[in-house]
Amino acid sequence: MLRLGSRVLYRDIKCSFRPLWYSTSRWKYPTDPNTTGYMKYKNYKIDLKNNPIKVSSDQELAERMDKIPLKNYRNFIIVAHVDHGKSTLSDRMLEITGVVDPNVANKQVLDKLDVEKERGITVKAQTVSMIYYYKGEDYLFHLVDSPGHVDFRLEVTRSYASCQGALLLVDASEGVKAQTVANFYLAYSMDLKLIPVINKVDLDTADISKTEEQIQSMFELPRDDIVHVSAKSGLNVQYLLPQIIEKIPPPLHCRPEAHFRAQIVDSWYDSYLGVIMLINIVDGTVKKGSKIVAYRTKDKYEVKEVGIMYPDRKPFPKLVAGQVAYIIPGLKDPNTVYVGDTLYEAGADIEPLEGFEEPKPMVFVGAFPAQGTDLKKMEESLEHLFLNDRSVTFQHATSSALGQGWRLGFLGSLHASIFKERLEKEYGEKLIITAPTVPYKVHYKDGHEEIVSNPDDFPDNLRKTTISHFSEPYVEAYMSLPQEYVGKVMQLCDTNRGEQKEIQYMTNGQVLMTYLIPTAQLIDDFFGKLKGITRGYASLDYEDAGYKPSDVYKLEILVNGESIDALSMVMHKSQIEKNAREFVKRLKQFLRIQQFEVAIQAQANGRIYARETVRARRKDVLAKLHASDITRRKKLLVRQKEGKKLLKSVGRVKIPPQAYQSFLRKQ
Ligand SMILES: Nc1nc2c(ncn2[C@@H]2O[C@H](COP(=O)(O)OP(=O)(O)OP(=O)(O)O)[C@@H](O)[C@H]2O)c(=O)[nH]1
Repeated sequence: MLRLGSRVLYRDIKCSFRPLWYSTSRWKYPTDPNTTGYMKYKNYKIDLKNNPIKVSSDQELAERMDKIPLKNYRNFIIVAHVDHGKSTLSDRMLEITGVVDPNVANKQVLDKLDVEKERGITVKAQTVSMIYYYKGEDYLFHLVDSPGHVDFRLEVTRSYASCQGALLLVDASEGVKAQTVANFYLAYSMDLKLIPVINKVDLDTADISKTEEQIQSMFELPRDDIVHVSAKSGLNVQYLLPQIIEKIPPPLHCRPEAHFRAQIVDSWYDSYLGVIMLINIVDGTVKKGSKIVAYRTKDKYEVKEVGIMYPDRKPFPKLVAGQVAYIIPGLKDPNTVYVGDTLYEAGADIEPLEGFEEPKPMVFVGAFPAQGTDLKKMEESLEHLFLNDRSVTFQHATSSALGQGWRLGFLGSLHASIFKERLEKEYGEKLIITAPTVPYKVHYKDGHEEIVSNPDDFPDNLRKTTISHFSEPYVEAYMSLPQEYVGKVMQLCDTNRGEQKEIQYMTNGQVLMTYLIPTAQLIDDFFGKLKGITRGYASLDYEDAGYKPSDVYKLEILVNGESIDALSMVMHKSQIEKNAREFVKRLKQFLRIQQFEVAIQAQANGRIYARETVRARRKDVLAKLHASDITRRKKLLVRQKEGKKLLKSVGRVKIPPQAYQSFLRKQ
C-alpha cells in the first residue's frame, strides 16, 4: 500500500515537470447548466428531460426504487480537502435527482447538525439515496458526504466500507492540498474507483491547468478523466452523474437471495424512536417485523421501521442487498450498539463482516458538570452523543476539586471542541472541561510501561526511583505551503520541538514539508499558528508516529500548599517556567480575596517555579475608635494580626467552580 509521505509520492511529485505555457492556458465552457434537451460532454448523452425523475407519492418512489436491479446501484463517497466543496456538490446532485427542490436555495443540505451549519464544516458523514435516469434506465445512487478535517478521518474510513467509488474533489484555485493527498491514499488503499473532479472553476483565481497537472502527476489519474464543475452554480454537475454510472462498479458482491446480513455504519438517538441505525445491507432483505440479531452482543430485535435517507428518513416497505439505509430496531439503550457490528437474520448461520478500526484517542480532557447540572441527566446526554460519535472514548473520573465526571478521549482538538459544542447545543448541558492532554508513557525500571492520560495520575519526581524514563507521543505532520513561507514554517516547527524529516519542492511553487512533532505541540493550536504565519495558505495532515523518550514533568498548582488536581498538567521541561508564571498569575485573577493571605504556587519536579499572593481582606478595626486612644489602637492591630495568622493556619481556600471554569476557558 502506498502511504502518504512515502518516497513514491515524493518521487512522482518531483518528476511532474510540464512546459510553462501549460499552466497559463484557460478552459472555456460552452455549456449552460440550464439548457434542456440532450447535451454532449466527453461523449455522454444526458436526457435532461427525464431528470429529475417525477414521482407523485412516497409509495411510487418506493415501487420505482424496488424495480432497480443491483447492477444499477452505485455507492460512492465525495472526499476532498476541507472547504473544497463536498457539501455544495452534494446539494447540486440532490437537486438534479429531485431529492430536494431546485427552486429553493439549498445550502449544505447534508450538514444537518447545528454545529456544522454554524461552523460551515462537515463533522459527520451523511448518506443520501437518489434515483437518476440514464439511457432509458433508473439508477440508484447512495452518496456519502464526508468530513474533510483530519480529526474526522475515522468517519471517512468507515464510510468507505459501503462504497465502491469516490469523487476526489479539488478546488481549482487552491489545487491539491495535504488532505487531498491523504484522502487519495486512503481511497486508493481501499480499492475504490476514483473520479477526479475539479471544483470552483467559476472563480477568477481558478487555475484549472495547474490543478489538472497536479492531479495527473501526483495521483496518476488520466487528465482526460477529470470533470470540471462549479458546485456553486451547478455548471457541468449534470455530466458528473453519467461518469459515476460508467466508471464506478455496482456492489455485485452483495447477494439479494441470501439471509439478511448488514453492517452498522452509523447510529444516532431520537427521543421518540430510540436508537436509529444506518446500515450497509450486504445480503438479503429486511423489513418491518424482521427478527434480527447483533453479532457482538447477540441482542435480538424485532425491526420497527425501515427506510432510506432522502435526505431525511423516508419509511419504505423493505430494504434490499446493496442499499445503505436506516432501520429502527425499537431499542432504547444506546450502550448496546457498536458501529461496525454485523446484524443478521435470527436463526441464520453467518460469517460476521469485518469490523471497523478502533478509535485511537490523541487528546484527553476531563469533563465535569458545571454547578447546578444534574449528573445523571448529563450522563444520559453523553451516552446519546457517544451513540452518534463512536470515536469518543470515555470513563468515569473523580476530581477533588470538581467532583464526579468523565475522562474523555478524542481524535484531535477540533474533535474535542466540536463534541463539547454539540453537547451544549443539542443537549443544553454545561460542562467544565480541563486542559487537553496527550497520553504519556511511563517506563518503569522493572520493564513494565503504563499509559497515563490523566495528568493527576502522572507520577512526580518523588517516585522516580522506580521509574526509568517517560516518553510522549509524536505525529508525522505533512504540510503543504507556498515556497515563500518555508523559513517561517521551519522556525515554527523548531519552536514546537519538531524534527525535520523531508522537504520536497514541487513544480508549482508549493513545498511539501514532513516533520516529526510532539502530539502535545500539535494540539496546542499548531494548525492555527501555521495558518497565521502563512496567511492561511498552508494545509496540514498528520498520522500517528509512535512514542519517543522525553523530559516531561507534571506541573501542579498549589493553593496554600494544597494541590488542585483539576489544574495539573504534564509538559516538556522547556515549557515549565513560562507556564508556571502564567498559570499562577491567571489563577490569581479568579480567586476571591479571603480573610487571610493565600499563596498560589506552581510546582514541578519538586521545585516551586512561580508564586503569587492574594492579600487578605483588611477590616478597618479602628473605625469606631477615638483618634487619640493610641494604646487601644495598637492592641487592636496586634489582635487582628494574630487572628489572621490563626485563620491562615486552619483556613482552607474554597475555590468556586466558576473560578476553575474561567481559568480553564482561557487556556
Ligand atoms: N465560487 C465557488 N464557491 C464554492 C463552490 N463550491 C463550494 N463553494 C464554497 O466553498 C465553501 C465550502 O464549501 P463546502 O461545500 O462547505 O465545502 P466542504 O468540502 O463540504 O467543507 P468541509 O465539509 O468542512 O470539509 C462554501 O462557502 C461554498 O459556498 C464553487 O463551485 N464555486
